Amino acid sequence: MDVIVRPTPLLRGEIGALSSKNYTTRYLLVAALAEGTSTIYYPAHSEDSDAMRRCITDLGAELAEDEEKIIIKGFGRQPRDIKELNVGNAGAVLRFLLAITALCPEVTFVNTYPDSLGRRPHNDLIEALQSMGVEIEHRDGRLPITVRGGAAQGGKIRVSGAVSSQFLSALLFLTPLLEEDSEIEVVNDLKSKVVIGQTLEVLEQAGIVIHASEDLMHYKVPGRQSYQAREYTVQGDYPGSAAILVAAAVTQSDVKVHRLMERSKQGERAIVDVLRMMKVPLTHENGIVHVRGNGRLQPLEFDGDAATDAVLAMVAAAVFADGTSRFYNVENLRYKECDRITDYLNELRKAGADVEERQAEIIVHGHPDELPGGVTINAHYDHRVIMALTVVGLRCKQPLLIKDAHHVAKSYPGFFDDITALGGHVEWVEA
Ligand SMILES: O=C(O)C1=C[C@@H](OP(=O)(O)O)[C@@H](O)[C@H](O)C1
Ligand SMILES: C=C(OP(=O)(O)O)C(=O)O
Repeated sequence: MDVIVRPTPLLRGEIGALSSKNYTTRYLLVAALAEGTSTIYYPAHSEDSDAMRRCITDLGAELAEDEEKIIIKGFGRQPRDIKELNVGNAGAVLRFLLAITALCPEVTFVNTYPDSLGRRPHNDLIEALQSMGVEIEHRDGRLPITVRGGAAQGGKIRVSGAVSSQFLSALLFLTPLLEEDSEIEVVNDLKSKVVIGQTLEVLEQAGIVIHASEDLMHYKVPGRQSYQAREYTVQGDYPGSAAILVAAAVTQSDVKVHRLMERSKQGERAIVDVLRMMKVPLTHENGIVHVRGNGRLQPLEFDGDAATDAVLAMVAAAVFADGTSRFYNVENLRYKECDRITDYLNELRKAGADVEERQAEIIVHGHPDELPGGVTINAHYDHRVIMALTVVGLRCKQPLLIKDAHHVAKSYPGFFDDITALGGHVEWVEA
């Protein structure tokens, strides 16, 4: 399905934020790894969170769900002997489960998105798991991947965090279950470091003890631990909400987004500070972000690694700022659903934006005028490209046609409903 985005000068109304993708995938996983019955309130519903539901069910967890909660009877340290798993296009789900299936005899992860997840590299995690005695068959670090586990051992483990934090998170979920104690050393670099804070928070809630160094580069993980069955509540999602907040910032607006905790560990919480720095009128109180946009924005410089999943939305805001903005330290955007630097900037240029790329930087020469628009946008299988281009389309002279916009459902299936509820002119059309 495609979407037509038409010029929309005004947005007004209130919505509840979608539930956090990152917390939902983590709570589903730790609930599956516990031996008792856990309850997760307000889990996200999206392709990625459904992929985790499907895979933990295949691995032996029992799930019962109603409108507000999901009840999960876990499989503990003994997942079912399953031959195949399909994670869809979900990177974090794949990486976490590559580690957890080290507890299984033999599992093949199939390649259902050859042009998106199928292109993403997992070598750094594969090498770490191999060093732990896990046999892995792969195609140059990419899907399809077969994990022959059963003999995984703790001890001293080194993992590179230069491409993704998900490799480290994956090892942090696995190592507490091993017989031996483990020491994990992160080498090269650690990108998206703030996300590790979410992993550690969830592990602690699940009763797991991990000793992390202050710089998050060294970990001592006692072995023979058990995940505890617990009750969890999923908070609102900043990365998805960032697109809504930016839509409000680039239009004349009066928009409230509820359920966005001020003290969240989500790095993308920075969207609120970034919009403030861009001089967008807003308040953030009692979990409600209230934007009263006037369409005027100031440019800024920002370290995008602190808020990786909100950078595309921030760039969309910068397109309409009065001057040049720079988003630096963002190289790992190239290893996401698409190359979120080259591919994304190409689509922005089609709409009329003036943008430049460096290997690890996005430079935006912003102009307050509307962009010409009137072009067809390639979504590159990327929900965040779709959301960001929708925001840009609201402030184009002519409509944007976003091809294959249904991929927005990877994280935010209700995105276009929420934009419509706020008065945005968007319309689904058959491809
Ligand atoms: O651990 C996670 O749940 C995620 C980590 C981040 O990836 P990287 O660490 O690869 O940047 C983020 O972009 C992704 O959406 C979710
Ligand atoms: C990159 C993302 O997800 P993942 O890495 O889990 O596919 C995302 O949600 O923007």
